[in-house]
Amino acid sequence: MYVQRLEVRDFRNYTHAVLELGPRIQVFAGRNGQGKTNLVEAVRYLSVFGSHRVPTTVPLIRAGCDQAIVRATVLHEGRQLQLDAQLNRDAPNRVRVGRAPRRVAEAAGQLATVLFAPEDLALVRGGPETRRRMLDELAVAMRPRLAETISGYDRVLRQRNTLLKSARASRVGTGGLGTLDVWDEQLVDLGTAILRQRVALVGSIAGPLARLYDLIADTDAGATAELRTNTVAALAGAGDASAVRAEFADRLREARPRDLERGVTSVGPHRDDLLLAIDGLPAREYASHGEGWSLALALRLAGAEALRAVSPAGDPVLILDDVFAELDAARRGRLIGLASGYEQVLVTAAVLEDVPRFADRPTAVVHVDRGRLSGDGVIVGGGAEAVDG
Ligand SMILES: Nc1ncnc2c1ncn2[C@@H]1O[C@H](COP(=O)(O)OP(=O)(O)OP(=O)(O)O)[C@@H](O)[C@H]1O
Repeated sequence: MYVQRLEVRDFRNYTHAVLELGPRIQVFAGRNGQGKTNLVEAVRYLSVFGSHRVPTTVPLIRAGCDQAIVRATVLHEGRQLQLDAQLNRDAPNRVRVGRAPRRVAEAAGQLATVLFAPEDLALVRGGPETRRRMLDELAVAMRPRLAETISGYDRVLRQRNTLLKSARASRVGTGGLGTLDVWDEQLVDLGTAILRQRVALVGSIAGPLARLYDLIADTDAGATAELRTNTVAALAGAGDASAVRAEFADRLREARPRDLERGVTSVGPHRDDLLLAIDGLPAREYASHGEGWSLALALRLAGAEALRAVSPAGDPVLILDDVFAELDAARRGRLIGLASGYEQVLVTAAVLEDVPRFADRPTAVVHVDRGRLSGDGVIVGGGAEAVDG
């Protein structure tokens, strides 16, 4: 699939811009702080209805405006799909697919994207929640219905923790905690589904991760990814849902006195981590900057491979934000070679020459200068003077 047309209005530093894009390598080039990432952020927004840079959508609305619009026409196997988002400063955001209003959970994933950005170094260096979020986003992209399971688990977990805290405060005895049994049952059901999905997902990305890391870093160091959980003792038996459920329930029951004492749930997939290692050494503590960068990139690309293997939406749009400046010439060449296998690749770069031309695929260039666009496929180039026109 690929984005055929992108339109933004009052989005970040754009007043109004319209671009025709194609099944090709599409480079957005310009000096720092001009609006390159803002454009790929708009594309990504229509995929997950969130930003990879900020937790809320207000910063996406152009300063001084009350509303931003992001629209795209996506082409998938010859069929056009219209995606339309209205971001409101003081009202709920709205999403339409075609002409029909949709809930975010229904619209997410219609446009499949995989984005790699500088922030992704946190996948290697950051805390376990960053890696859990990566796994969850990928799982939802592969199976959109999982979004409900994950949000259901988070809700039950919050409610269980609230109950544990209030029980601790009022010193309610374990016997007076009948509702805790209800939450535990739901937590076990939803958590079992999440854990099993993660086991399968990590199984499917581990091989590509090792291969892609070696390729990008030009090494045979061997990068590994392994799921660590306290929900069950051994992941080998995760194929058997009822066994996982039973063991998770046992562990939760055993942990109850401790959970009551501390006011938090200590067992479950919300404590999972994805252990990344290079040559057997935990990457979080041992990897150099360059190694960490290559590993994070390999992890995203492994996710893209897993997604393209199962996704009914076909090839995800690959977005590489500010990647090439970090790599030496040989790594740049290998990355563009890998990326060029995707139907559409969106690349941002401060220095155009950092992005090697790949002979087998057409490359289009849009120049970005203070929220104004020029170059291949630009229909409306934006800029402050265009806003009232
Ligand atoms: N809501 C907003 N309203 C107006 N301007 C904004 C808004 N959000 C961001 N900007 C402006 O957008 C610019 C940054 O754009 P962007 O992050 O796309 O930069 P970039 O071209 O990718 O730069 P770099 O190469 O440094 O990553 C900044 O000048 C910032 O002030």
